[in-house]
Parts: sequence; C-alpha cells; structure tokens
Amino acid sequence: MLFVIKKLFGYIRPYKLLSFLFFLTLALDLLFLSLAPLSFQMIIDKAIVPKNMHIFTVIMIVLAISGFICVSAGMISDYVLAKLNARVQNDLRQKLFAHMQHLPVSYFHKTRSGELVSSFSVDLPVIDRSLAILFTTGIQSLVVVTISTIVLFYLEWVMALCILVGAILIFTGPYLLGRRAHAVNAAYKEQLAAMTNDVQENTKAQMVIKGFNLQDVMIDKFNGRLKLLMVSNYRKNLMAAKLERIPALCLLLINFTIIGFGSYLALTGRISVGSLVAFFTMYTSMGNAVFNLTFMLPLITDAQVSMERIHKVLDEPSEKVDHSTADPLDLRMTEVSVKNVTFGYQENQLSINQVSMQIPARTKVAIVGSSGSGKSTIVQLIVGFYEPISGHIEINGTKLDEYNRGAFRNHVGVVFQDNFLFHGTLAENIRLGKLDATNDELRMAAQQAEIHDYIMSLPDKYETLVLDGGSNLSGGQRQRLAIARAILRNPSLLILDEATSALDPISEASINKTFAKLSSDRTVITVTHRLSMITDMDQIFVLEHGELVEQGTHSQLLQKRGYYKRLWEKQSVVASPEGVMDVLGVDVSDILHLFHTETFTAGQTIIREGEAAEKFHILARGKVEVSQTSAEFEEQIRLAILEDGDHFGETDLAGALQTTTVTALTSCVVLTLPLKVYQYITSQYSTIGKNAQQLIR
Ligand SMILES: Nc1ncnc2c1ncn2[C@@H]1O[C@H](COP(=O)(O)OP(=O)(O)OP(=O)(O)O)[C@@H](O)[C@H]1O
Repeated sequence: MLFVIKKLFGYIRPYKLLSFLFFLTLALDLLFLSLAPLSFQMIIDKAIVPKNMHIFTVIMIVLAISGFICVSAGMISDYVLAKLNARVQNDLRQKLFAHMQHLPVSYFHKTRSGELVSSFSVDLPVIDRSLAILFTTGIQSLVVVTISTIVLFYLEWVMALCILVGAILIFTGPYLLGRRAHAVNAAYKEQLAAMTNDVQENTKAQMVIKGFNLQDVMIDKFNGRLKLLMVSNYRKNLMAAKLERIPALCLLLINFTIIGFGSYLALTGRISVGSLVAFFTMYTSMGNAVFNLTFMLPLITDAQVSMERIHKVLDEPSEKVDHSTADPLDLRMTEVSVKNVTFGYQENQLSINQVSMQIPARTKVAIVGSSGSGKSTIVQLIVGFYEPISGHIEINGTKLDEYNRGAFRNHVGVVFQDNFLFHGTLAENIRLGKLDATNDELRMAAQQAEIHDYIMSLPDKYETLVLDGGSNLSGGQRQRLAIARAILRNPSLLILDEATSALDPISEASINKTFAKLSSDRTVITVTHRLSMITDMDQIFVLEHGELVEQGTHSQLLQKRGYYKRLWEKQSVVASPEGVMDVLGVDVSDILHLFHTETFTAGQTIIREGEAAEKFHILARGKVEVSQTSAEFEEQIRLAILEDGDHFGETDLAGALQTTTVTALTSCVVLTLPLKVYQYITSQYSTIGKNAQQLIR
C-alpha cells in the first residue's frame, strides 16, 4: 500500500499548485463530512431536549453555511483532481513511450510487443483509476476514520476501543492475503498481455493463416490461451472477493457488538441518548469509510502490480551513450573499422567470431555469405544496435560507443529487407529520412528510388495513405519507398541490407545503378545474396558461420578459387547454361553456345576496378533470337571489342565473355554484358535491342 501511495504522490509532485488546491478543497469537504454527525448530539442535547428554538436555528444556519462550503469545495476538488489525473496520465504515457524509443533493439527482441501494448492499454488505466479513487474516496475514508475514531473516543472511549480493535481485525485479513493477492494479480496481467500479443500477432499473420488454412489451429491455440487467462481471471476475481468479503464480515460483527453494547450503556444511564445517537451516526459514517477502504484493497494490489510493470520498463537501461568526447562526425566522410569483433545474441552461441573489416571512407563494399552467416548481425553492430562481447567498431578512428548514438545515426541511411512503413501518407513516410526536406528533394529521392512514376499514377499521388505497415503496397514498392527515405537523408554511410531483395532483377540492377552513382561521395555497405550485383565493389567480405573467410575484389576472390568462387559458380548460369534451360524453358542455348562459355575458365575476368560500372550495366530480357552462325557472331564480337582498344585488348576477349552473366529467375532472363558486346548485339538482333531499349528507358 505504501508503495502505491508513494508512487501516486511522486506522480503529482510536479504539479505543486494544483496539488495544494486539491488537498485544501478536499480538507474542507472532509471536515464537514466528518463532523456533521456531531450536530445530532448538539441538536438533541442542546436544542430538542431543552426545547431551545434559538439554538436550533443557529445550529441549522451553521450547518447550511458549512454544507454550502463543503459542496463548493467538493466541486472544486473534483475539477482539480480531474486535471491532475489527466496530466499524470499524460506524463506517464509520454515517459513510457519516450523511454521505449531509447531502449536498445535487443530489448524488443526479447520482449513480446503485446507486453508493451498492455502497459498502455491495461496498466496505465489502472493507475488512472487508482489515482482517481485513492485520492478521493481513499483519502476521504481515511480522514473520516481518523476523525471519527478521535470523536468516538471523546464520546465513549470503551465503545471506541471495541471499534478500534475491530478495525484492526478488518485489515488483518487482507494484509495476510496481500502477497497471494499480488501474485494472483501479476499472473492475470501476464496472461492478459500474452493474449494481447496473440491477437496482435494474429492480425498481422492473416495471410499466412488463410494461405495455410490455419484458422482452426489458431482458434484452438487461442482457446488454450483463453483457458489459462480464464483460470487466472477466476483466481483474481476470487481473491478480490475475499479481500472485500473478510472485512465486511468483521464489520458485521463489530456492528452487532456496538449496537448491543451501546444500547446497554444508554439503558444503564452511563451515556445520554444524544451521545448514543451521535455515536451511532458517527460510527455508521466511520463504518462506511472503513468499508470503502477495504473495497479499495483489491484496487491497491492491482495498482501496485501495474506500477511495478510500468516501472520495470522505465528502469530498463536505455541505449543512449553520450560521452560527447568524440568530435562531431564529418558529414562527407565515414570510415568504418570492425576490429576483432565477437558477438552472440545468446550466451555460448556466437553469431560473429573475431571479425575484422576495414572500410575506408567513400568506398563501396559488400558483405556476402550463406544464410545465417552473420551478415545482418555485422551491420547491426555497425549501427550500434548491439554491443560486441569483445572487440569494437570504430567510426573515423573513434570507438562507436564514444559517439552519441543519435548523432552518429543522423549520418547513416539504412535500408533493411523488411522496411516498416508508418500509417500516414507516402510523402510523410519518405520524409522521415529528412524531416525538413523540400518537396523537390522528396521528388528527386523518389525518382532515384524509381517510385516517383508509380506515386504519380495514384489518385492522391504523394498524399496517398499508407495502410497498416504498408499493406496496400507491394513488397517492391515498400522497398523503393524505404530506399527513397534513405537517399533523401543523404547519409555519409549508406547501409543496404538486402535492400533490393524484393525487386525484380531488372529494377534491382537499375536501382543499383543509382546506388553506384550515390556511392561516389559516401561509404556504402551492401549486404546481399545476389553476387552478380556486387562485381564492381571495392571490396567484398565473405562470411561463413560468423567468421570472415575471404575478402577482396570480385576478381581477386574468383582467383582465390575459394568459398566465394563456389558461391559465384552456384549463382552464375554461365557455369551451367543447362540450368537456365531447365528452370526457365527459355531458349538461351543459342547465345550461350555462341559465347563458347565452356572454353573460358572461370576466374579469367578482365573487369578492371573503377571501370566496371561503366561497362557492365547492360541488360536484355526475354527470348533471344540469333540467326547467325556462331563463328560469324564471335567474329563480330571480337571486332566490336577490338574497336574499344582502350578498354579491351584482343586477349581480353575471353575475359569479357567470361564476365557475361545470366541470372535466372522464374519469369525472365537477365543478361549482364560488356558494353561493346551489348552494342553489337543490340545493333544486330532486334529482339534484344528492343527489350533492352525499353529497359534502359
Ligand atoms: N535477434 C536474434 N536473436 C537471436 N539470434 C539471432 C537474432 N538475429 C539473428 N540471430 C542468429 O544469428 C546468426 C546470424 O544471423 P544474421 O541474421 O546475421 O545472418 P545473415 O547472414 O544476415 O542471414 P540471412 O542472409 O538469412 O539474412 C543466425 O544464426 C541467427 O539465427
């Protein structure tokens, strides 16, 4: 009980004037309520028995004035308390929400979202109710009980002593039940939070549920949850009833004793009739007050559990690290060093093991590796979502934890695989990247992310409303919006974690061109599975089982003939032309045959660093029709390449062809060809030419 009262007073402390006004008006109100029963003694003993009309009139006038003051004070106290309570609720909501924003990502991974939602929807309203009731009925009852006890002792101390003993008995029962009541209440709230979470999860998972026809399974599962909730609800209600029933029984016993004993004292002439009536009236009002107090016991337990739950969240350490010793980040330069970093989400289970990476400013690097190898984890460590167990991350030579996280992240643009869109307009969602962006900046970012045309085709254009988490947009559109958001930010460190995974290969290659352009004056870290998109990276880091197994440029890695090369070969159709045929049923055998891919050893690439972006961005799609013989075709390509002597020598032909890749998807074929090869083909073969022109446009 003390815990609850202390907290409630703590909540109203910032509002000193309102609190003072409240307690003043409440005191006036209470004074009248507590002392009014005494007027019976006065009226009976001083007016009715001596038949004194004058005293009777005076008493009635005093009563009327006091009553008016009391009612007015009561009304003012209601108004002030309503205001106080609204402010306290607002403060707690603000504080809880603001604290949530600064909790580390790890907290949200270990806590079910329903827990937090129920803090707002269940626990805060309980505090609201407890403040409203404890500060009115609670204080009122307590004051009435205290004043009544004093007056009762003044009127007849023997009877008053009986009442006091009874009152102590009334509160003993609930006190003894206190711990059990607390546990039962906490268990109920946990179940309630779990149910909230289940409903939340269920609404998000409707597509999967309906797609897999899991409705009945979900209903059964939810019924299981409801059974647990029902049991704890029953226990909570039973406990609340016990907490109310035990004092009520005690009160009945005291009533019986007082009536009998009081009447006996009046009968034997030891007290006056007026005193007896005043005593009973006083006692009745005290009895009501005691009853009210006992009625409040379940509420106090409830409030204590809710307060503990809320303060448990508030006491969680926030991620903010603001040593402020580091110089502010240079907007245009971000160098990232991962130094011997080891990290695990759980103890004894490392996700990253002794990884070191040096990423100079204004370079573009890729992190690749099989699923679960730790790529996203490295990125999350770089943005400071988690702290390494050992080793550290440095930004421009200063340890990451010496920077203010917020200040650092202001210079970072991140695009994740799943990018959350908020309820609001498309413009609002993009603008989150830079809150003060102009409409022109917004449009340019959307254009670069290739979502502008789509947005303009919508009736409400940039004002189109994004529904729950972006459910009215396709995965690719959501990803483009997230890309626009990151581009708008103009960050010095751009992190792309499977940022284009939801796009078709044509769009992906096209957006990668945008990223390539953007990367000229910033550091770009790309996490991807699609190796064909990162051949021109300055550096590629290859992870496997949380360890850095290889690093280098695409060509260096191919020459190493290690893990990266195996990954490359698995993805590259050049290594397996038949694979494309099988998967697609698209006739690409002619062109693959013409390229004589089997004659070039893998790894004989001639991509020169820095030039790659210009030369290898050509795309063609669809069925390729080739009418020439292979010898003629190869000769034409040879000539075309020779013409561009600066870039390709004759001996490079093999490499040029080797770097030709075909990426297979279920619906199309994408060819990434050397520029001159492409130019030749497009001039000679209309089908490719037409498709490619469309794509480039
Ligand atoms: N929040 C988390 N809690 C516990 N373990 C995690 C968490 N996130 C990732 N892991 C584990 O850490 C390891 C590395 O995961 P990570 O997501 O970094 O891999 P990845 O290489 O990015 O995989 P993918 O390519 O499939 O996205 C995995 O074994 C994964 O199960």
